Amino acid sequence: MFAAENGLKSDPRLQGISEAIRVVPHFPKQGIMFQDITTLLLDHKAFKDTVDIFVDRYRDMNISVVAGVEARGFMFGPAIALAIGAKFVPLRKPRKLPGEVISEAYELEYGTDCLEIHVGAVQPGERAIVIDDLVATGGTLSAAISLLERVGAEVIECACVIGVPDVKSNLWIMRFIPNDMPFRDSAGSMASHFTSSWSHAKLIIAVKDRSVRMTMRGADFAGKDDT
Ligand SMILES: O=P(O)(O)OC[C@H]1O[C@H](OP(=O)(O)OP(=O)(O)O)[C@H](O)[C@@H]1O
Ligand SMILES: Nc1ncnc2[nH]cnc12
Repeated sequence: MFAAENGLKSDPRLQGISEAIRVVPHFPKQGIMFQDITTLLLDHKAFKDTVDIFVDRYRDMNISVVAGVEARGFMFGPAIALAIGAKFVPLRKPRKLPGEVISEAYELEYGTDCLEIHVGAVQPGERAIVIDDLVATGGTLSAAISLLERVGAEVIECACVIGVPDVKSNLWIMRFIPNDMPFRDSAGSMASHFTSSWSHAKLIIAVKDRSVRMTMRGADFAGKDDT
C-alpha cells in the first residue's frame, strides 16, 4: 500500500490539503458534489504541500515526461515537472493544439470527449507520469494513458489529488478491493475502466486525510471479474 510504503498515511500535509478543497453541492448539476481545487490554489501552503507530495515521489524515478490533462491537470503538472527536471506535455481538448496531433476519444457520463497530444512532444521509450486534479470514472486517465502509449511512452503512474467515487460502478468494484484499502470506492471505480492500457500503469490518489496507491496491473483485477 502506498501509504504504508511511503509513510504518507499519517503525513500531516494531507489534512491541510483536504481542508483546502472546497466541496460545492449540486454543481454543475443536481446531485454532484463538486470538488473545487481553486480554493486549494489560493492556499499557498496547501498548494505547495500538494505539489511536494508528488515531487517527493517522482524526483528519483527517472521521469522525463509529466503529462497534464486539460484543464485542471495544468494547475499541478508544470510545477511538478519543473521540480523533478522533466518536460511538461499538455494533453488538450480537441482543436486547441496548432501542430500535428493524435487524438483519443473517451466516454463521459453523458456523451464523449477527446484528448490530443502534439506529435513529437514525446519520444518513444520516455518514462511518463500523468497528472490530473481528480479521478472519477477513470475515463480521462485511460485516454491519457492510451495517447502516451501510442507515441511510445512508458506510463509509470497516474497521480491525482482527489478521487471521487463513481456511483454507477460502486457495486461492481467493491468486490475487488481489499478491505484494508482506505479509499475503496474511488479506487474501485477505476476498475470499471480497466483496459489493456492499465496494464502498465499505477494510480496514486492523495485525497483528504489519506493516500492510496492502486496497482493497476492485470493480475490485480483481471480474472476476478466474475460479473
Ligand atoms: O475520471 P473521469 O470520470 O474521466 O473524470 C475526471 C475528469 O473530469 C474533470 O475534468 P473535465 O472533463 O470536467 O474538464 P475540465 O478540467 O476542463 O473542467 C477532471 O478535472 C478530470 O479531468
Ligand atoms: N465531483 C467532481 N468534482 C469536480 N470535478 C469533477 N469531475 C468529475 N466529477 C467531479
